[in-house]
Amino acid sequence: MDLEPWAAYGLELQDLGPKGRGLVAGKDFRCGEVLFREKGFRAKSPEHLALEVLASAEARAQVSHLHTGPLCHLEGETDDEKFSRAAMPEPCPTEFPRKYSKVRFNSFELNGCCFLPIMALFNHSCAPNAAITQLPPHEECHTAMVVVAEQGIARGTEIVYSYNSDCLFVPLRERRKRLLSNWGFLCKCSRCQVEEEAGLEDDEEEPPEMPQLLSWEEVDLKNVNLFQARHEVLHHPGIPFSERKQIFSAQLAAAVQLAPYLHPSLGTIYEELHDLCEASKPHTHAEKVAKFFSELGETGNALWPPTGK
Ligand SMILES: C[S@@+](CC[C@H](N)C(=O)[O-])C[C@H]1O[C@@H](n2cnc3c(N)ncnc32)[C@H](O)[C@@H]1O
Repeated sequence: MDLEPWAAYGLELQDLGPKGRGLVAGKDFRCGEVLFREKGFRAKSPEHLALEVLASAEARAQVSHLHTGPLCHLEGETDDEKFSRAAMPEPCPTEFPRKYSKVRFNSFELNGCCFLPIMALFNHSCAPNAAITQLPPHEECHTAMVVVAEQGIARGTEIVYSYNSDCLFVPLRERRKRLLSNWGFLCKCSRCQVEEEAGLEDDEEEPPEMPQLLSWEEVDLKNVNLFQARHEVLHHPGIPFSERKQIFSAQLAAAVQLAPYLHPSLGTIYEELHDLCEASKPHTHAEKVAKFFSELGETGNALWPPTGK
């Protein structure tokens, strides 16, 4: 087994202090560049996913070097505890909860629960410079990571994506609350740290109600309201314009499957993006994202006045 499979893509694994390890660009990447592709595991629930991953000897070996999430949820009579005791396929019973926890805290939602060993090494950011795109065939857990930062990613910069794009659109305290309860960590990303230092957490109002993204099957015009709600959050004057663009580009990549049901003003561009995605060209898709942003930066947009520019 290749011990450092990320190196082939120009990525370096580094110790990043409070966030643990993370993947850093070993060279410059352009906006729209596909960082790498990976095929992993997908299941309908974290429990099924853990069982599937742990059933494969190769995957078990890949799991062993990953970060172990907080194990507290395995203490006491939680569902996780019951599940881990009932499943227990491992020869060493004490080892199973630990491996289960590793799968659980290194997996993410992308049309189901997904586990990809390299992807599991990227840290989260509320101002991501990359996003994950699903590649066809859609039944397989086959993904690519694409640079969404308009300025690209310079060598030495950490590559980060959002573990939950819904999080990007709520204020600091609420973001941290969600990440803490779903992922078990206090977010130390650059955006959270800047906002913390600026004291934004203290004078935060209640966050606006943020409807959940609907799944592909459930897509309907409710997403227009959802999209508008998100734009209102993005107009928050505390967020610099360049950062808002970056956050939005990650969201755009994540929301591409919902096209063309999003805001009518963006219908045309979303339709184009959707077509490009359908044609399985994530690179072209991301170039379109980049073009969209440079145009947006030049002209502004009724939905997105560049007030903080
Ligand atoms: C999927 S792993 C990412 C790789 C991990 N840093 C490692 O050393 O293996 C997720 C874990 O990384 C840490 N992490 C990721 N993003 C973070 C962030 N923005 N702030 C603080 N910790 C973070 C948390 O401990 C989280 O549970």
